Amino acid sequence: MGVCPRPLLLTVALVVSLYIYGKRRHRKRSGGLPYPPGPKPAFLIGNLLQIPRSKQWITYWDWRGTYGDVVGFEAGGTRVLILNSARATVDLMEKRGAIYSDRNQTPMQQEVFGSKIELFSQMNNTPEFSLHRKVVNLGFSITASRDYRPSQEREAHALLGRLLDSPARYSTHLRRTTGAIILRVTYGHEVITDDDDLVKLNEEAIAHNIPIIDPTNFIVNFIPILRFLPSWAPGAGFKEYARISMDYLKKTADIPFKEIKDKVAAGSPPACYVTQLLEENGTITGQADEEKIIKLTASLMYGAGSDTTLVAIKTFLVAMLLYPDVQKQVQKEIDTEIGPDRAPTFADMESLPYLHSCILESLRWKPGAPVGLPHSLAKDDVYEGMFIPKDTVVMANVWGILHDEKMYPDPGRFWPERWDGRFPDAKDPRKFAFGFNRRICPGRHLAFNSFWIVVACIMAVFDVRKVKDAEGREVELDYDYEQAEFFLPWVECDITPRSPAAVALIKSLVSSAAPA
Ligand code: HEM
Repeated sequence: MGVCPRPLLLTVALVVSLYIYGKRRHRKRSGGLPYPPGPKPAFLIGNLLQIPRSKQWITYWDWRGTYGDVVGFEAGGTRVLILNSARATVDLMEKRGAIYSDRNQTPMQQEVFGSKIELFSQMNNTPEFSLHRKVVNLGFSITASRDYRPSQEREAHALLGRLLDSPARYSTHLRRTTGAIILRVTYGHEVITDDDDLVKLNEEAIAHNIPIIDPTNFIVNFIPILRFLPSWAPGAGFKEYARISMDYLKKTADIPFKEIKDKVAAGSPPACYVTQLLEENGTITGQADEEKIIKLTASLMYGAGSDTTLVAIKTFLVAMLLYPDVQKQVQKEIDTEIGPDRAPTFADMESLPYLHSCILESLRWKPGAPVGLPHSLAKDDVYEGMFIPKDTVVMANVWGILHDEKMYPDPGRFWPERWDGRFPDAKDPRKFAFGFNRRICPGRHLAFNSFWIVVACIMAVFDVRKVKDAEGREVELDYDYEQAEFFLPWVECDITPRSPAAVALIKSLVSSAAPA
């Protein structure tokens, strides 16, 4: 056995002293109050090894049994708080929203967004953030979102035509529809083919930028000091990745904005988010650079709103496959209220309560953001005798809350009838599925409308069934939907027109939905 080398001894001594110093400092700051309970951290690495790599919401929900509604742990030096009940979530995220609405930046995100963050989705809850949100909240308010309904109807009708022509490509068709709605509503841009340049650019940008969200993905997130390496140095590959990300962010902001500004200059601008806001330019925030705010806010919408809306629609369709009786009930309601001669429009919303229940149930059964988007705490806080330090990353276990048996009996079952008033304590899932307080999803009204019109139109004219094997037996879906990942897999499904009258209706809708 050799003697322990001196540098190693010194390093160990330093680490232990820092650890003890950290503990003492904590005691002083917290006034002796404990952190929220959670799994026991290991020396130095905290709870890194206990954090699941997938379906975290299920593990967090299981931890509730041991640690309670508010669970704390430590990951790579960052304290994380999981809110496992509606009560704790409302208490902190909503009632104390003023301090629970910052965003945490990983070192890789800092590398991409730089020291001057211009995209409000990444900003802390600063006065500048409030200005951006003011613009967005106006552009996507419940009233403004009503003005976008004709665009959504046209896109939904065009979708029916594509589903009739090539039902097996339904995933491509739906993806195009949710993207096309956002681009039409935001920039007045019409998507006419499957290989639209703006869609391609945005999809490439999403594919490139998604890994940046995951804090466990880049070496710099584990060794932040690497940020100071020059970009040519070995191990600095993340810098080139970040540069490409920045390039995508710039292009997705500049290109469509120029397109719509050119239309404005030509005197024929379509009504959309950008043009409506440009008409009020300067009066919304009183800032000289309001046009820049409009441009930057617009650039976020495709990335934030396209896949999320797609997940909601897909969840509904999967539910229709798994629960054919529910599908029949939806169609019966549409047939009775609307009849076979026309497609649903937003004017029918009030008269289709069962469809409304199915939409609520989809958002509850499989929320598209199962742990929401992480918030960060702006200053030290105390909740029910527990100390929560500044910069703690706070996440609501949305999936868990929406599967809480006390509010939603038999939570794994897709059961629209639960919304007919029989469970008065069941909270509307929109209260949780779209986030909280100052950061609540600004596109939620638009998203709900897109979701509604697309599924209402599909159900009016198509049957959606499981595919059959050579013997004519329905092929069971081989997937655990209750424990699903964020993105449900695309399953094969059989989409067929409900009748010859339905085919005729689709054809007539498609001719009137042709690009203007
Ligand atoms: C069913 C569809 C959608 C769901 C489930 C959804 C859900 C969410 C959630 C959970 C958040 C995080 C809120 C928080 O941090 O507390 C969020 C943020 C956001 N959403 Fe949505 N969203 C949807 C559709 C849309 C659409 C259609 C748009 C735009 C047209 C949009 C734009 C945004 C933006 C820009 C943010 C960032 C807000 C901020 O950081 O202040 N979303 N959304």
